[in-house]
Amino acid sequence: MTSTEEEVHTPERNGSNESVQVIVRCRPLSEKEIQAQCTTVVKMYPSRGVIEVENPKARSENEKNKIFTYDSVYDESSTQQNLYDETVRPLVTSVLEGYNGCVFAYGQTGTGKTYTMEGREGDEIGIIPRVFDQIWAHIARKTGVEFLVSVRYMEIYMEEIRDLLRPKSGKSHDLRENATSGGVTVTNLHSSTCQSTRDMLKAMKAGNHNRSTGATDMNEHSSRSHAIFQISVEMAEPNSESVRVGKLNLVDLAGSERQSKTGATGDRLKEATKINKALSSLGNVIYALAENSAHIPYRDSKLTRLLQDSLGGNSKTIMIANIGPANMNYEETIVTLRYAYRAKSIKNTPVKNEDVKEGKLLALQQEIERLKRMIMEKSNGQFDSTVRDGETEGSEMEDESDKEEKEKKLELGKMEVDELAKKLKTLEKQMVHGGKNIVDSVNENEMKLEQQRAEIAARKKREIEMQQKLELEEETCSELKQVFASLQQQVDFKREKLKRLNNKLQSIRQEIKDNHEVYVKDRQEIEEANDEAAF
Ligand SMILES: Nc1ncnc2c1ncn2[C@@H]1O[C@H](COP(=O)(O)OP(=O)(O)OP(=O)(O)O)[C@@H](O)[C@H]1O
Repeated sequence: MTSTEEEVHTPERNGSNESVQVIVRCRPLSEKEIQAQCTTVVKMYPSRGVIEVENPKARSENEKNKIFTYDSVYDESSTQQNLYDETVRPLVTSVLEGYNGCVFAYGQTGTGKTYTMEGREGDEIGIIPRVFDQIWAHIARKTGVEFLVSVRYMEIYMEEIRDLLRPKSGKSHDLRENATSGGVTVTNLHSSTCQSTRDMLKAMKAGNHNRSTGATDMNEHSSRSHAIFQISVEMAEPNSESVRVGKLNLVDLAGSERQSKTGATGDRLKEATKINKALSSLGNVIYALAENSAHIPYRDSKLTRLLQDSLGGNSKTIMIANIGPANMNYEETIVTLRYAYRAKSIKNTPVKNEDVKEGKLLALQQEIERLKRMIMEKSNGQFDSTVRDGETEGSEMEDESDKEEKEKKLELGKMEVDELAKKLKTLEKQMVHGGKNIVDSVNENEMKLEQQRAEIAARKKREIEMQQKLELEEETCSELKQVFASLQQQVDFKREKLKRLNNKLQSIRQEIKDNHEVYVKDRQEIEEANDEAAF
């Protein structure tokens, strides 16, 4: 089924504020890095959500270690299953209640964004295929609810939007703002209706096949575009007057890269320039939101316009910052961690999309009812006329041409009914009845297992939060807990505290200096790349 534009209208915006959830994942050292005898500079403390990065070129104690805290962190031994259960599963549960959701992977090229979002075969499948499983497991259990599930897949390549499900459609894809919902939609994107995990996987694989990738010095299969996989789940009881709509954006961004490291020239360089430009717009949006600026520069790139609702809007959002552990990538790792740290303070206002009156599912339900009524009426009409025909059969008055006329009519009526029944079947196939009609049904044990995983994940999250709170309180309470035996002791304590604060101040000053240097270097690189690309 193709639709040109689809919009979700939010009846009112009175949701509560919710921070963007930020998690960091570090991949293992790559073969190349091992061969180059790189060392690991990243230390992770998953139970506290803390990352410590050691500066390999530190000139002083102040410059040595940088410490960052996030909602959760995943080290090289983390599994795809744990990451999904602990972070994405609860978000998809919300989407299935009618919220908008977004998961986006951000980071330097070759740090594992595609691995995290798509993954490999078997146990290593990534977030996107796991979302499919969760959605269909949910539908399989929801008796008495009708669903319409559809997907779209697009990429932003060189600032152009491409439809990954219909790459040769020849249609142009523009961005349109929706005044009611505040969201941004893309015109002429193909929407594929799905009835199972298999259908969704098929769409994902077909889209991946069409995605722009290429080899760079940093990654053999580098994504050269920002890819957005959109899932829409409409749900309603039969014959209802409104639907609930959950929408999920799964985003695999192209990696930020330094020309000096990727060895990009020609087309690769042009791509890199556009990629870096869009990512720098994303950074500016994150910065402006974190600073509570009056103006948020969403309009600077297609990427930021498309992510407008996910950052500072009506969505529950998870940012996954991917990093590598090697000393040679220290600077890029710090840049990613700083972006991610800023994103933590972005506040969204998610509102449930319920009582939506314009869903595709509603139109479908109404059309199905209309066809059923028409079939019934036509069948009854035929039946009546056959009975009447039977009554008059044999009558002397009946002439042969009348009989033929009636048979013709009957035949035509039957054809009409068949045609309508065929249409009905096609429409009914698009809709899925919860609790039945499903090929991939989930058994009782799997359900329990899933519930246990969700409980463990929630417990772990609570533990990290408590640990972080405890550390903060310990710091502030240590002074209060001190009992001073003498004035000298008090002076010593205050001197010690002053020293600590002074160290902190120095380290913040250093951080500001580093930030400025990185900014100047980034600008310089972008300008150089721009000049070269233009040349
Ligand atoms: N957590 C991980 N465990 C094992 N291997 C990983 C992990 N993360 C990434 N890799 C491997 O590292 C390589 C680069 O990963 P990937 O292609 O996902 O990076 P990327 O961030 O998407 O890069 P780009 O921005 O260039 O597209 C791949 O071979 C991938 O399989």
